[in-house]
Parts: sequence; structure tokens; C-alpha cells
Amino acid sequence: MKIALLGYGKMGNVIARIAAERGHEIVLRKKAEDNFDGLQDADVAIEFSVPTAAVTNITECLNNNIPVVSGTTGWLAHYDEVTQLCETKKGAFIYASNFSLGVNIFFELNVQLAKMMSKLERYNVSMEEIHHTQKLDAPSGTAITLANDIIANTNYINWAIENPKETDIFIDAKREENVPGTHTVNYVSDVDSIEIKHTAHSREGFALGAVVAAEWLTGKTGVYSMKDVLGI
Ligand SMILES: NC(=O)C1=CN([C@@H]2O[C@H](COP(=O)(O)OP(=O)(O)OC[C@H]3O[C@@H](n4cnc5c(N)ncnc54)[C@H](OP(=O)(O)O)[C@@H]3O)[C@@H](O)[C@H]2O)C=CC1
Ligand SMILES: O=C(O)C1=N[C@H](C(=O)O)C[C@H](O)C1
Repeated sequence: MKIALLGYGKMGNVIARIAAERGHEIVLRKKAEDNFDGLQDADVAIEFSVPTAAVTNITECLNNNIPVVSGTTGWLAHYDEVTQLCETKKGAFIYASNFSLGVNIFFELNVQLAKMMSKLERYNVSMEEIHHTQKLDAPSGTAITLANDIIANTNYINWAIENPKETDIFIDAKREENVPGTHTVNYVSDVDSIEIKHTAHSREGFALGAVVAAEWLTGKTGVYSMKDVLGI
């Protein structure tokens, strides 16, 4: 498969290595100042850039009929317009806030736990996410997915990273050197706590998931999620 990488930073580099190990060819490595030359030659694009560039990158792919896998976080206010363009162009698109298999299992655990906790008023939920200090967005996309899944299954109404109201899920977004990504969901009552936690040891899991998603998406049309890719 010929792959265009839109964004060639920490993630783009690991994706390039894993894609090569799986027999794929990289036809474009786009950074901030580069143009889209080479995109036309690609079978699929993998987009891990910055929040301000994601919509332009995805739009360029859809307008050129290139299937696109996006892992960039922090641009989701535009998700509906992007998926609408994908439908109009009969293109192919996957966004995931986290492409790792482990986190996608963790997402399912989070939903099951939230459903059980919704019946028990004595527990309050909060979350913590820890990432490296270069991260541009807070809270993380993964934390937002976890919070939205709790909100969909409980009486919580919103999330907040400061001054939470009683109906908000507090997300403590911490930045520390060299942390690839740690997420904890914590339920606390007067007498005990229940905690679920995912710790990424490196970026390999995110990158492998993105390449597997790109392999899966090629030849399809429509808007998909990692649940479709993983069949969970
Ligand atoms: N969904 C998931 O599983 C994961 C998502 N992420 C997300 O992926 C994104 C990238 O993360 P990471 O690799 O760590 O970030 P980096 O800062 O290491 O890399 C970002 C890259 O994007 C490039 N870039 C900037 N502007 C553009 C543009 N207009 N077009 C194309 N590329 C551009 C930068 O180029 P330059 O160096 O020239 O500025 C750089 O190469 C983040 O949003 C992060 O949250 C991260 C890990 C997993
Ligand atoms: O910026 C990162 O590094 C990561 N971003 C994603 C997010 O915002 O959830 C996924 C992962 O946690 C690493």
C-alpha cells in the first residue's frame, strides 16, 4: 500500500517505521511548511498533525478521493462538517482519539463501569490524564472520549478541567516529561474507591492501530470508528 503521512513528528516517525515493517511504502511525509505533492499517488493517508491543520489535511484527502485515517486531537468542533464532506464525496474516513487496541478495550470497560455506577448514587467520578509537555491540547482526546461515554450512561452532564460543577466530570490534565499517555477513571464513595487505568508504555500501540486502520479502510467508503476496525 502507498501511504501519505500528513504530519511527520513523534507519531509520524513511528507510523513510518511500522508501515515499512508491514511492507508499505511512504509516498509523502508532510510537515508544516510542505505542500501536498505526492498525495495523489497514495492509496491512503494517515494524518497525525496539529489541531489547527487537521481539518485542512482531511479535506484535501477527501477532495482528492484519498481514504484518510486521522488521529489528530483537538479539532472535533469540526467533526460534523468533515463527516458531511466524506458522505458528499463518497469518501472514506476514520477518526479515533486513540488507535491503540488496549485503549479501545479500556473504552469498553469504561462504558460497562459507567452503566453499573449509574445505579449507585454514592460514587463520584473524576478522571486524570498525564501526557508529555509538548502536547498542544488539554484535556486529551482520549479523556474527552472517556468523559463523553460516562456522560452518555450516567446523570453527569458535562466535563471540566477546572472549577467543576456537581454535574461535571472533573478531568485533571497533567503534563510531565516523556509520558506517552496515561488515563485513569476514578469512582470514589465515603467508604471505598474503584479505579480503572490505562498506561501507554510507548507510541507503538497508537501507531500500529493507525496502520491497521489504514489497511482496513482502503477500498471502503463511509465514516468509520475503531470499533468497526476491531470488530468490538
Ligand atoms: N489518536 C491517537 O491514537 C493519537 C493521537 N495523537 C495526536 O496526534 C497529533 C500529533 O501528535 P505528535 O506526533 O505527538 O505531535 P508532533 O508535534 O510530534 O508532530 C506534529 C507534526 O505535524 C506537523 N504539522 C504541523 N502543521 C502541519 C500541516 N499543516 N500539515 C501537515 N503536518 C503539519 C508538524 O510539522 P513541523 O515539525 O514542521 O511543525 C509535525 O511534524 C496530536 O494531535 C496528538 O494528540 C498522538 C498519539 C496518539
Ligand atoms: O498527544 C499525545 O501524545 C496523545 N494524544 C492522544 C490524545 O489526546 O488522547 C492519544 C494519546 O493519549 C497520546
